[in-house]
Amino acid sequence: MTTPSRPRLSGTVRVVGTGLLGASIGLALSGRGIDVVLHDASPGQQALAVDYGAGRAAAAGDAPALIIVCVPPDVVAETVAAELAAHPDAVVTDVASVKLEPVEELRRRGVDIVRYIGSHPLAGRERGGAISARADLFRARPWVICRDEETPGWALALVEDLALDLGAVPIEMTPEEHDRSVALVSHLPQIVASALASRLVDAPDTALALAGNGLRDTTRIAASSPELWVQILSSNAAPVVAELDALIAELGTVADALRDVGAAGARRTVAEEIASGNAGVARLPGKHGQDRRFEQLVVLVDDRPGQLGRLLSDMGEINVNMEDLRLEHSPGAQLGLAEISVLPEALPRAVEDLAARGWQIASV
Ligand SMILES: NC(=O)C1=CN([C@@H]2O[C@H](COP(=O)(O)OP(=O)(O)OC[C@H]3O[C@@H](n4cnc5c(N)ncnc54)[C@H](O)[C@@H]3O)[C@@H](O)[C@H]2O)C=CC1
Ligand SMILES: O=C(O)C(=O)Cc1ccc(O)cc1
Repeated sequence: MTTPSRPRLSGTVRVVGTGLLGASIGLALSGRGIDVVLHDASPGQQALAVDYGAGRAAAAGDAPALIIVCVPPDVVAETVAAELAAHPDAVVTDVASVKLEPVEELRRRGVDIVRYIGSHPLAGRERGGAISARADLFRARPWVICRDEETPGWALALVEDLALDLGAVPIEMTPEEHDRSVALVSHLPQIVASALASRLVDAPDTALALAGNGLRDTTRIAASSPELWVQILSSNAAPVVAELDALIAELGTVADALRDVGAAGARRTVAEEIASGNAGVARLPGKHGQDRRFEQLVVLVDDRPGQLGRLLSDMGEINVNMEDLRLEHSPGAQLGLAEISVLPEALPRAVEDLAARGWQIASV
């Protein structure tokens, strides 16, 4: 067994707001032996996070070196201001999904922000609350840190240490650059998933019964909280509108082409849209943050006890590393589909060796 390295942070860390983000941070830091104190405006949420092992209840006399504000976006600035005032020696960071509005609000209020450093882990889940918290939520995820010209190096180092202790990858950006980036990679996907999923509300059951992974992949985050997202989107309205307008124009071009699909150039327009999507998705960083994509093979798995275990053990025996595994199983069907991701160079061998062991490969 490997011994985990010593944490970079030391002393007491205070977490304010003990929902999904706060409790996940608390769980991970407590798990590394750091003294975490928890505070939430809701005594019930705070007690729940303590019960889950995210830390101990905050008490008078705590002297935190670092405070992490994990409250909803519309109360971030006032909470940061209160924490800076109550703990004059502490560095205060926050994890809100939007970075420009809180810092502008703090400046408007005349708060000295030399000890405040905004940050944002690009990691989350569609369900909030301590009950959904996970200690490994931040592992290998980007953690944006927005320093100011005034930010002292030692204060910046504390927030970087926080990200590193949680297994995240710190990335420095300005608040403006952050907000423009997340408008594209986080906020637009949320609206698209919600809009797409809302098309399902009145769909006939017979149509929904045919739904497969394509629809599930593109609608997972449609289960997110409306209360949280209305705050996020309103706080980043201008960059989000720019992305939405570009998307609407692109959708309009495809709809126009399909409206008159016999017209010269119409099929080319549609093909170019799909090809452009191929180029875009190929640019997404893969596992470990590298620009590397995996190949997928789909294996038919009999709906009998032990079959999946046998497939996993066969993968081990043919010595092919499984980079990802997804299962699709239609209720009532006698077969499941196991979609296995492998490195491109391992694909031919995986297909050949699994077939030789009697597995049916549905598609490659
Ligand atoms: N949900 C997600 O996937 C992600 C959320 N974030 C950001 O993290 C922050 C927290 O989000 P979640 O943990 O998902 O929300 P959550 O709803 O799970 O937790 C928020 C907690 O803050 C508490 N709270 C509200 N007002 C407070 C106040 N004035 N003082 C102290 N506690 C207060 C609530 O009682 C609740 O327990 C938000 O700013 C969000 O933008 C960042 C990355 C991912
Ligand atoms: O569930 C996912 O894939 C997410 O991307 C969640 C998420 C929600 C809000 C953020 O500010 C960051 C990440």
